[in-house]
Amino acid sequence: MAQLLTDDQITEALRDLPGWEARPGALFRAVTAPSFMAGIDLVDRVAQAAEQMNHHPDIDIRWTTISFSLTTHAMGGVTDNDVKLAGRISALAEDTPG
Ligand SMILES: C[C@H](O)[C@H](O)[C@H]1CNC2=NC(N)=NC(=O)C2=N1
Repeated sequence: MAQLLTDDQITEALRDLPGWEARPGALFRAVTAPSFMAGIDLVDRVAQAAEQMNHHPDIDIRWTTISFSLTTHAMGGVTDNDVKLAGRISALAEDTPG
């Protein structure tokens, strides 16, 4: 089981995760999609990646704003699994169709 990251480790990880921010016990990013359906497509692709990783985001969908909150529920905070998932989400967000 991945161990909880310290605040310094989280700060360091965020250097490579533009758009992401530390929230209490979580990593957070809001993505603006070009359309509602493009946002839903992003959610679908993130869901597939989460299943592959067996690590799942909390997702909030508000029209074209898709917000992702990442925490390791089993550990009650941020672990390396959240950092890895954040990187996958950022890569998928870059591919969001126009
Ligand atoms: C049994 C299953 O492997 C666990 O419940 C996984 C599923 N996805 C998960 N996702 C997240 N974000 N945190 C977890 O602790 C977690 N645990």
